[in-house]
Amino acid sequence: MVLLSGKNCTTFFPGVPLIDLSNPDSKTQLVKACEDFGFFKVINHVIPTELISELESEAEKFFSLPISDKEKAGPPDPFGYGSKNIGRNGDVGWVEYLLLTTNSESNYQKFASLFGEAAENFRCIVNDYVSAVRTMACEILEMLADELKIQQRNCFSKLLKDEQSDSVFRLNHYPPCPEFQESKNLIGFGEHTDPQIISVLRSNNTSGLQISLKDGNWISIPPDQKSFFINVGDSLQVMTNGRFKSVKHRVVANSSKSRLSMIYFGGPPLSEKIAPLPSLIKGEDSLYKEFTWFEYKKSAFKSRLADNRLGLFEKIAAS
Ligand SMILES: C=C1C[C@]23C[C@@]1(O)CC[C@H]2[C@@]12CC[C@H](O)[C@@](C)(C(=O)O1)[C@H]2[C@@H]3C(=O)O
Ligand SMILES: O=C(O)CCC(=O)C(=O)O
Ligand SMILES: [Fe+2]
Repeated sequence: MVLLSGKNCTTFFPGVPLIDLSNPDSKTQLVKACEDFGFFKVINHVIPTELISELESEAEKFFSLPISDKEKAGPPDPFGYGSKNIGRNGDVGWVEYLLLTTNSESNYQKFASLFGEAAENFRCIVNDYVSAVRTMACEILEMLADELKIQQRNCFSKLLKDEQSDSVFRLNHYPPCPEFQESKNLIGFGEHTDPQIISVLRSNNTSGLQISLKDGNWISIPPDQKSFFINVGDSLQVMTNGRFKSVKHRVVANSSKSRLSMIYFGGPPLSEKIAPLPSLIKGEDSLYKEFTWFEYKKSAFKSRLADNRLGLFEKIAAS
């Protein structure tokens, strides 16, 4: 079992930026949250509560199936059921999960081959949930573009709306950890940044999510099942030339209750060129070399969770 290293903490952080999506004046706070934390909590969203509960109950049903049934849906290569092993390079965590593409046609085929017709309801709910959450992510990205005074307000959101968008949906289940001891922090999902543009996370009321602050301290995020948590991903950090921070986060299996999370990772089409937007460079140097999302993804999937994936794409400053 992997133990966490570094400075740990168990008290909840009260300073998570709170964005009220019903308030048009929240754009300034949104930009500040992306600069200061790369992370914020969204309230007053319009995602129907029933849709969230339906998905949660379908996910609970799936994860409570016998292991032999769940394994029929694996390995997660690239989509399907996985347990303990995360990615292909030796990372492990106290977690089981279902990874899916957000392309509804491929999802249809995946669900049909994995679960047969019995899972038709699950598939429909996943598709409805993903499309609702994508709409919210696009709204947030457009508010950010407005506040950054970018002429094309859809410069980020169009990448998620594109039919070829390479986005992912993930359901994570962290079972109660029998080896849990107050003095030890056992790892549920190791520290990492998300490679995509933006991630939209919702969990049940079980704690575990932590983010790393600029000073390297880890803070625990109080769970809130009615709200959404948003992460800036590596690609948005690059497009804003480092102005927005891709947040380092992890999940600690520190509870006697199980944690269930659902995350939409909004990514661009594979062929999309990712580079700092000219209007955001403003006479400064571009901090990153241009790359396609395909190139970044290929390199990211060869890395370990905690690796600094963007390092390879940083421009070396001239001395
Ligand atoms: C160890 C890994 C798992 C991951 C692919 C990677 O090689 C590095 C990035 C990891 C991550 C983190 C965010 C998402 O959960 C994820 C699906 C993604 O796109 O990048 C995972 C990858 C995974 O679990 O396969
Ligand atoms: O399960 C969670 O709460 C977060 C997991 C996560 O960061 C991820 O899947 O990339
Ligand atoms: Fe993540």
